[in-house]
Amino acid sequence: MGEPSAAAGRRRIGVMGGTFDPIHHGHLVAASEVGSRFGLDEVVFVPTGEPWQKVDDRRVSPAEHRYLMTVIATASNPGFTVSRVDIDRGGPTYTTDTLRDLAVEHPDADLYFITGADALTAILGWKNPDELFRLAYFIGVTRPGHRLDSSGLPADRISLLEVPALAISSTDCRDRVADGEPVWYLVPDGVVQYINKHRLYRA
Ligand SMILES: Nc1ncnc2c1ncn2[C@@H]1O[C@H](COP(=O)(O)OP(=O)(O)OP(=O)(O)O)[C@@H](O)[C@H]1O
Ligand SMILES: O=C(O)c1ccc[n+]([C@@H]2O[C@H](COP(=O)([O-])O)[C@@H](O)[C@H]2O)c1
Repeated sequence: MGEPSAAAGRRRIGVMGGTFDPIHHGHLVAASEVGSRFGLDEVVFVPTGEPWQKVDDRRVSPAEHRYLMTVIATASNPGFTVSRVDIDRGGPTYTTDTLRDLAVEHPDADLYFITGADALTAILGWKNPDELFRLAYFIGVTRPGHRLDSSGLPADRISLLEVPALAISSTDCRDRVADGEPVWYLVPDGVVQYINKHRLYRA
């Protein structure tokens, strides 16, 4: 796997895209670990507008709820920010568009796209995979139960990183809420309260 070389004078910005329905501590730990390991100046969380590979399977919560939960979850960390680019663009979310928009907003930065290793193996099925690897360096973080497999991917544009194993998924959080089980400590406290206030994920 290639390690990215530091370009003098350029900022390093991590990009953590996700549906975040809801955001949970697995996302936050992954962003924090990558930020520390790769010396990132900032990690931008980018909630999807329409996650086109998920909408057929289930009803995704409205983007504004997912955006606000992401803001609540990241608010206390000065190194974390949230971008609305994918929500405000409208239509299906493609990461090529995300990275192009962020490159325009941050012309002085190199972009590092952070993704679960499971998603990384599926990237060849995303829109314009060749362009993706020109626009950003990709970091795949391990998730419990998912094997690391980077075959077919450009070795000089990706790294794989083991992060502390957190067996949390948004699916599990939604199922727990629907079953009346607690999600305290799986998601940040403010997100628990937001879910309750807006009665999200009730059966
Ligand atoms: N526990 C975790 N540890 C590390 N990465 C994670 C974890 N959960 C999700 N990710 C990664 O975070 C990104 C955004 O994930 P997403 O918002 O789809 O959450 P999810 O938990 O995978 O959701 P769902 O269960 O609804 O599919 C993806 O790249 C995903 O692989
Ligand atoms: O660009 C694509 O075609 C594409 C297809 C599937 C997922 N993605 C991106 O991958 C990130 C994680 O997506 P998801 O669906 O696992 O929440 C998020 O930023 C998505 O926009 C991107």
